[in-house]
Amino acid sequence: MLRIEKISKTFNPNTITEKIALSDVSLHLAPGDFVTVIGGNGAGKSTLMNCVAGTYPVDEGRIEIAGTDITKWPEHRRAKYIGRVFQDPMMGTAANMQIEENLAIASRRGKRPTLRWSSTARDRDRYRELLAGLRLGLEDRLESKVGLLSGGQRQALTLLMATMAEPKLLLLDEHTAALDPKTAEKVLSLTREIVARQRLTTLMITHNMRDALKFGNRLIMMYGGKILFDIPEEKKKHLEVKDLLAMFEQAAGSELVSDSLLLS
Ligand SMILES: Nc1ncnc2c1ncn2[C@@H]1O[C@H](COP(=O)(O)OP(=O)(O)OP(=O)(O)O)[C@@H](O)[C@H]1O
Repeated sequence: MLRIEKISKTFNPNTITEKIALSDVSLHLAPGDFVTVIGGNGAGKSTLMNCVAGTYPVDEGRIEIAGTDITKWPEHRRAKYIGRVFQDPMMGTAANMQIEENLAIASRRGKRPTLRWSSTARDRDRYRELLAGLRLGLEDRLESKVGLLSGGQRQALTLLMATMAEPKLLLLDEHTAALDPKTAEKVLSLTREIVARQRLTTLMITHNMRDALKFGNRLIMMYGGKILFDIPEEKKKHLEVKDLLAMFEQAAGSELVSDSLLLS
């Protein structure tokens, strides 16, 4: 479903602030793969997602989604294939618009523009049903402004909006990191449900190693702009955080293990 072939990305090339963010990275995701991505600060995780989403062009390499070469496509064109949720609950939804209006916009993503903007009774029934699935009581608040929702409710809504047009690829960039632990757990289990129900191919960045092991069927670890490990389901199932740390320490040296964020 996603084929990343030998991509590289250097920021500010040939200057004193030059930074190689991705170096010759290849990654293939089969349909329905749910891959968790871990790595310390500056490892290249967000750059990988940004290159896939088209936020930044790659310097070299090729990116395919569902067999289509999208390497040269601008971000807005890729949006019909990709759903994305960011860390900041303020992103991804329009605060001044109602829940219903936000859902109407999301349901039209990737479709031809239409003159009809108002939702039909049938649309509203569908929105209520989808919102009920979040189990946050939002199904009775279609007309509430999104800005009134809590961070967790807003992230759950963003997740719903990112997935309602059934994207070929779902990108989750630390989407629960700004939430309190209980809310984060709730949004993560919703994530698992939605991904499983729609069999979505998913990349999820997390700084939490327990979550990286608990969710998804594959785990990749990035370091210095490269993929250090790609752990398949069978192996991942039997790993604990201490095993991951030992593997990373062996491959990358103790510098990595002292990275406090990786240990969170
Ligand atoms: N727009 C940019 N301009 C310049 N340098 C950048 C830019 N984006 C990322 N970088 C640099 O590229 C490297 C990789 O950054 P990236 O954000 O991909 O890391 P990360 O693994 O997501 O880290 P974190 O966990 O801290 O978010 C870092 O050294 C970062 O400073």
